[in-house]
Amino acid sequence: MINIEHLIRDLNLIRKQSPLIHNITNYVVMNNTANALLAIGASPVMAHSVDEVEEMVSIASSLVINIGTLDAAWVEAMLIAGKKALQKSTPVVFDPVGAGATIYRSKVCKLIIEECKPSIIRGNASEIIALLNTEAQTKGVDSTNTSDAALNSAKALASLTNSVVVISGESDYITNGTVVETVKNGHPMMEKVTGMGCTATSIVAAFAAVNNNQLEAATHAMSVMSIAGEIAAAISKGNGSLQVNFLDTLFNIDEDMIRKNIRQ
Ligand SMILES: Nc1ncnc2c1ncn2[C@@H]1O[C@H](COP(=O)(O)OP(=O)(O)OP(=O)(O)O)[C@@H](O)[C@H]1O
Ligand SMILES: Cc1ncsc1CCO
Ligand SMILES: [Mg+2]
Repeated sequence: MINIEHLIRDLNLIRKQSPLIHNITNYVVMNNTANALLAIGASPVMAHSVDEVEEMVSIASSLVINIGTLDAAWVEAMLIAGKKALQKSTPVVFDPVGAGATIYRSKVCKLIIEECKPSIIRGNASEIIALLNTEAQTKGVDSTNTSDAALNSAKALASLTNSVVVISGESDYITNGTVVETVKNGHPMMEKVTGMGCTATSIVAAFAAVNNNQLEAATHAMSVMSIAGEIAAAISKGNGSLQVNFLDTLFNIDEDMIRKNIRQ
């Protein structure tokens, strides 16, 4: 059950504290993600050089590791930053973009989960299934499974890795292996904006920065994402205007909009 009072409290904390969110993310989504973090009230920084990630993550309130456009140097930086964050008990939110599409991605996912012990893993259904079942093949970065089909994998992955696992999709599921929270808001057009999932991951990191309860934080973030996406989609003619309307909605979202639109 989503606790609306706690959700509003966390949203207000993000706007008050403007936590620094260190993103090691992909070229496709950097700009969108940074703008979404600004819209919600957080402070984004994108940094992936091995020469600075340790220093950067040391001053950040949470770290996003997103493997969307990987190469060897990035992996090295992800591991340095992730291990430093772990050492400092800074939340690490992992986005396994395209897990299962190539052997390289699957290997890197395993390495990051083992070495950096993310507190939250957020992926689409196919990615979450592939993280648990290394035989499962995915098509690329888009899901070919429903979130319902991935729920058992998410629970098992959460228990195995001692993390909170988020599956995004028509319904979002957020689980620590035992409790499952469900977010029912959202709109199918959100799938047609590249990096909406990556944005969700960064918004999760913003909430994780102000709420130590990672299950609650991830649930609040996915609720705000889905409510904003749904409101924005209602006034958008396609994925171009949805991107812009989504940012504007996130910028303006408040208690009234949340209470009026949330579907429990
Ligand atoms: N069919 C749908 N109905 C409602 N909301 C949806 C639907 N599909 C996705 N969403 C919402 O869109 C956002 C992105 O989720 P999605 O599962 O598309 O991520 P993704 O596949 O990782 O995206 P990307 O790789 O492009 O970043 C989430 O907030 C999710 O709730
Ligand atoms: C399309 C795409 N390719 C690599 S990352 C990315 C952004 C959405 O995941
Ligand atoms: Mg994704």
